[in-house]
Amino acid sequence: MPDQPAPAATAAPYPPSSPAPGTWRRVARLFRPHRAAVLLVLVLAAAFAALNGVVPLLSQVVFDRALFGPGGPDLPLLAVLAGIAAAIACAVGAVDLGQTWVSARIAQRLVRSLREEMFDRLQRMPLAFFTTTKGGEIQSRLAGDTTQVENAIKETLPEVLAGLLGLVVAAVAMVSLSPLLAGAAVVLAPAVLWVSARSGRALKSLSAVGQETRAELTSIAAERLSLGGVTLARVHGRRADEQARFAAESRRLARTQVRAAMAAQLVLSTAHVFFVVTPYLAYLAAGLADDITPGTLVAFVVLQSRLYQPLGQMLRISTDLRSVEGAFARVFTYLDLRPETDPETGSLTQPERGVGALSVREVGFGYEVPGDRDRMALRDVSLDIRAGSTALIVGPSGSGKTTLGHLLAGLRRPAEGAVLIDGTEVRGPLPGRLCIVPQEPFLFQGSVADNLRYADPDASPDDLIRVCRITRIHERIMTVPDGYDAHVGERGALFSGGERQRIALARALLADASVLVLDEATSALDPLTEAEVVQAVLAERAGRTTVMITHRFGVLDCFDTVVALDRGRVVEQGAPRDLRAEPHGLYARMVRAQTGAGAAS
Ligand SMILES: Nc1ncnc2c1ncn2[C@@H]1O[C@H](COP(=O)(O)OP(=O)(O)OP(=O)(O)O)[C@@H](O)[C@H]1O
Repeated sequence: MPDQPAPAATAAPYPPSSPAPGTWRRVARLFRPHRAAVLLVLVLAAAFAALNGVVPLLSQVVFDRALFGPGGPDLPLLAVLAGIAAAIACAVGAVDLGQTWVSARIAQRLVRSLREEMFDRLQRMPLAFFTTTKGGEIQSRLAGDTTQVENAIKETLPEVLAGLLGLVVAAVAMVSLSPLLAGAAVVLAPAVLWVSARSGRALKSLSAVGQETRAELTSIAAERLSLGGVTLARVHGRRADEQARFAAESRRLARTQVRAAMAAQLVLSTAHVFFVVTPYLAYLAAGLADDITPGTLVAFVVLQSRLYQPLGQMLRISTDLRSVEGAFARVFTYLDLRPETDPETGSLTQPERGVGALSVREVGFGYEVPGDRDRMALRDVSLDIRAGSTALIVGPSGSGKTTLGHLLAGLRRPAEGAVLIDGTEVRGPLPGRLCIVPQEPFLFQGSVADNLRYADPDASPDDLIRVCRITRIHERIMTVPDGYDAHVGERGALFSGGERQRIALARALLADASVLVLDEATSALDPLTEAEVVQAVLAERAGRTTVMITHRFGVLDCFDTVVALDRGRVVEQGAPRDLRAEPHGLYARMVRAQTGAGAAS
């Protein structure tokens, strides 16, 4: 069966460590619908910076006039100044709260729509995408990258604005206090900027490696800590290998995180040295000049210490932004995926059902396997299945039966030729008209009834019982404590393989499609039950088209037509009895091999 999660599935190309150019332009476009809110954050950030910048200037008045003024300490003035400082502090708090609220709302709205768009895009991707993409990677992007983007908008956006404005306000205040002291204060700035730029570059690639490793870890955990994965490891005694594989990735992540932490800390440590040394440069400049008052010097040093926060913030942000850019780029690669399902043909509202006549016209199909593009799974396949008839598709393993089933059900599109239903080309899944039941049915977390009603949300309890009786699963469901309300477990693990198949078959019957394709959908049943179930299903569907892909021929006489495939080509087609009469034909040989030499003759 194709499309089952392959253990060795290769990852979809992870965005390279350097995000595509233009990422930030695209990010800016995302903010367009939120222009007004961003403007409000900007206004609040400006208010925040201005208010914060005023407080240090008060210290000049405190020292030069209120404490050491010509007439000695001026207590009323000191009290007024204390009141002003307290009022400013309260205003700063209020502005900060408002800013957090507005930016959190922008972040939530923007990320919500990104997440939903990604989910929608992924739902419409070709099946091939899911065979080659690790499940963990999808989860990592949907959850991890969007969370990073959300935090960036919620925290980094206001920080950038506040930091930039804070720097501007402090710089203006410092220059207005004393251009000489301001000049002395920035002597060491180029060194800090240089270290910051280098660390930022390192952080950018470390962030990409970190995300990639995290996705790999999630993928290993999701696949290997599943029922199937754990059983496989136990059966083959590979628990230690699985542990080693996980530990290797875990170590890689830990190493990357330590290196990222070091790169970020290097910037902060350099900034720390800058902030310790710079006041002394200011004292030196004050010593050289003779017109600097003590109040001016104190106000300047306070302002400078106030710079620590916005400057530190900006340095941290500049490093954060590198990894945020990577997260945005990864989200964008998913948004740029080209979905296959045509929304029109995949629509849930199919106007007419039709009678279910299938026609396959010179169809060719090849899976896009890197390095093996020319190998065709189906070649020049043409066949007709009358409306309301039953057809059996047989053939050796790998002959293309499932591929043909997928084409008939509209899950894949032929590279050449066309598949028609009632004379109209099948260009995608047609719910209500085409339905397929795979060999390994998918039961999702929920009750038996939830799983059944996925095909028909309006089905009554009696409808559920009716279809489950047809597929001979009703009695078994009734033995479970909660009956139809019982939970099926992870991927239906509380039921056996054959039981899962019968529940899936019952679900397909509820869909009441014009064409039903059973892709080895009863392969896990014993031959007697299989014959009973298939006959009951055909009786229920009398008058509607049913195609069954099978390796087993226990029930073949009830089918109108047999199509035999070999290496992607139709090698025989006709009524079962006629094909059996061809002793050298593929079909007759397969029947003989299965039922014993006498049976075919
Ligand atoms: N997702 C896929 N990607 C690449 N090749 C695939 C994929 N699925 C199937 N194939 C290849 O296409 C060919 C036809 O496969 P298909 O599953 O249709 O055969 P089948 O007759 O149903 O086999 P089986 O009876 O073993 O289920 C095989 O050679 C198979 O290896």
